[in-house]
Amino acid sequence: MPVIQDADRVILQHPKGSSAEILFYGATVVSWKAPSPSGTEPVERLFVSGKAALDGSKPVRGGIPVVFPCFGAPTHPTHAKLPQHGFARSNAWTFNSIVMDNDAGVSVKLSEFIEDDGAIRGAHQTSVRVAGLGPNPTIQQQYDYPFHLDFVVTLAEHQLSTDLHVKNTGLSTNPPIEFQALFHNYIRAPANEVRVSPLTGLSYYDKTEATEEARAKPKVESRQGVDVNKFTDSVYENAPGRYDVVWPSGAIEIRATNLKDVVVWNPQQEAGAKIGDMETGGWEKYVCVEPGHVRGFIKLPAGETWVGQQVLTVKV
Ligand SMILES: O=P(O)(O)OC[C@H]1O[C@H](O)[C@H](O)[C@@H](O)[C@@H]1O
Repeated sequence: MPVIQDADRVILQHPKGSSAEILFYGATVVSWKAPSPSGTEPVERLFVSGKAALDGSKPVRGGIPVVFPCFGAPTHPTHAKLPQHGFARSNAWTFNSIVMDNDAGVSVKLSEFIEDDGAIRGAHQTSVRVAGLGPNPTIQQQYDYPFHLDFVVTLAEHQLSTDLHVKNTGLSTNPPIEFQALFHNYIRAPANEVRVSPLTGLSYYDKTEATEEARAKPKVESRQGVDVNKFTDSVYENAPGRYDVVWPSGAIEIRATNLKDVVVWNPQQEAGAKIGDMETGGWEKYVCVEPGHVRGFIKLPAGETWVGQQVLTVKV
């Protein structure tokens, strides 16, 4: 399966027509095209704003930005100097290697890291590892802790998988590092018709509330299918790790491993019109469904590696 390395991105092309493009900047997946199981031509599954900067001058408004080590404004003392959503989405990563390219299934190398449940199963798949994000002078000015990130993208006919590997590269005498992580998926879908489930009965924090006190008070989700017909910014805690994103003519399933929370976000016009790099009406073309570990922190002892994974599957 062709893996094409361009100046600013790597492109995966599947023999059955699907493809994915990953910018080195932020390791941001900026395109995922896949046919539906009923056999249509491959169509774009992600939303990227027509006004998004793709030149490394700012995080990409769309695709799948990687959020690490803090979600939203920093709240942990070791993150105090970081911008919103951390530094992973706003630094240049380096292309490392093709991890696997085979007809048989999950490679041994990947299966060291991936739990069976989350693994892509399919006839043919290709993985690329976008690696090399470790401390550099710019990051160290904001975050001076020992870490190394690897990002693996795997493409199959109807699926895209992303894995974030976080290693604490410190000595055994160093304390654990503490972080949050999230895949900020902009799923291309008609926002006013889409429903996300199953979230019924979960506690969530409503970031659209006006006061800090109201934002900090959990609500309980009563809807069977959550819509984003109005400005929505909800952080669901201890979510099931499997989500259906469904609209009249399509459906994407998201399965997440080691990512206990999920955020559902759509700014609608109310907040979307204030986002500088959002195209006019862009909020009508996507819903963000973002598996992450964002309530509390992952504590990773020196020498250990944590892996968070998601698998996106085209269902309709
Ligand atoms: O504008 P950004 O920094 O890319 O953040 C975009 C959005 O990300 C998440 O979904 C947050 O829950 C939102 O509060 C935030 O507005």
